[in-house]
Amino acid sequence: MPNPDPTPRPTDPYDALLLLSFGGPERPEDVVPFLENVTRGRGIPRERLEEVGQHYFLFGGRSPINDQNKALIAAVEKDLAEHGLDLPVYWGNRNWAPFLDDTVAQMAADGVRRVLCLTTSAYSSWSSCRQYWDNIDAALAALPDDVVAPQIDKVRAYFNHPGFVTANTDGVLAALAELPDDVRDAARLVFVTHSIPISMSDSSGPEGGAYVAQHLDVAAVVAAEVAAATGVEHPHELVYCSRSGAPHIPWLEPDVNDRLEELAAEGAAAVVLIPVGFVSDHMEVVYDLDTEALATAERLGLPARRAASAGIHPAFVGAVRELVLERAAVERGDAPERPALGVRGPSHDRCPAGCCLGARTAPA
Ligand SMILES: CC1=C(CCC(=O)O)c2cc3nc(cc4[nH]c(cc5[nH]c(cc1n2)c(C)c5CCC(=O)O)c(CCC(=O)O)c4C)C(CCC(=O)O)=C3C
Ligand SMILES: [Fe+2]
Repeated sequence: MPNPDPTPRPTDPYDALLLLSFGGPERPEDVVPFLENVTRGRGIPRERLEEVGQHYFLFGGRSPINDQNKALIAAVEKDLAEHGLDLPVYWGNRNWAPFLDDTVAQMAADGVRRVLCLTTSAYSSWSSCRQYWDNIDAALAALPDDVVAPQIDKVRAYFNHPGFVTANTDGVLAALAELPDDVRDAARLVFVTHSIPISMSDSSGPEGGAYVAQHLDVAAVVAAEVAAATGVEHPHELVYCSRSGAPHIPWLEPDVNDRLEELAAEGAAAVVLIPVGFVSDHMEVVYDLDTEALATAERLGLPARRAASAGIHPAFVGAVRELVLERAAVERGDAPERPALGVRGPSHDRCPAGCCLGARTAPA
């Protein structure tokens, strides 16, 4: 929508925000086709797929992720409106309806020309960044020839944005408050993210190794904020969940369940599990952590609570707006502040060549 007023609006040059997510099944009949979409060409053993299908069936064949994305969009729309910003929000997924291809076609039909995309993934790696670029390129390439393709940019990796950090810190503080009084101060902070193959981890970001380094950076910041708020230094560490793939291919370790065993053996008093690698409490959180890891802790007699992920925490919703305004200013040629906590500084706006395994392939 061209702006007749020469004074740029704070969201210019963008005329839409696109939430790009993973997608999840809505009904039992969706589970198998969803898993086929996720794992097409990825070499995941059949036994693993059957096992993961059971996780979904245990929850009635319905992932919480779509409802969580709807709630995030509603919260972002409300927040944008409250700040006098007029930017339509679209939603598309990699693996389930609404599919990104359809959303991109809809945006083109609506006359949208410049899109800023926010993924529900805050970190760098092929799986969490570049694969979403591949999905965007495929959706653009699928547009009919007579349609003007929108230009799509992607928000920087936002793991260290103050709003994302605050949301996670608040989650830890609430979980600590739920622990029994006599073990609270001795609780260990166990940050959890999705395991990925070590080769994918090694090639993440422009220089490699970004996936783990980003998580360690944000974990240290959250732990410091928790210490500042409580006056207690809780030891913290990073572990992994949801390992997949063939057994002979190495993935990031330790697995959260294995680490809980060790912590119990070491005599740890309590743990808080912090799903910092995830943006909402979707299936990897409600199954892998709440169902499996909390059961492990219970069996070990280890008091444990799970912290909420960012979800629709107001600080995270505000961070989405700030990231949009920041990037819009960059694209207008301004030099806005690019807030980032920790030691790594703000991530790049455009993935350099070779980022997360080779340059982004240009749309056909
Ligand atoms: C880094 C990362 C994130 C975080 C960033 C982001 O959010 O994007 C993430 C999120 C998610 N992963 C999810 C689900 C699944 N991931 C799978 C498989 C895989 N994930 C991988 C990595 C990641 N995954 C990888 C390297 C594989 C192996 C296959 C491959 O090499 O590509 C499989 C197949 C079965 C299995 O093998 O487990 C499923 C079902 C859901 C949906 C949850 C819901 O439904 O609520 C979400 C949000
Ligand atoms: Fe995954």
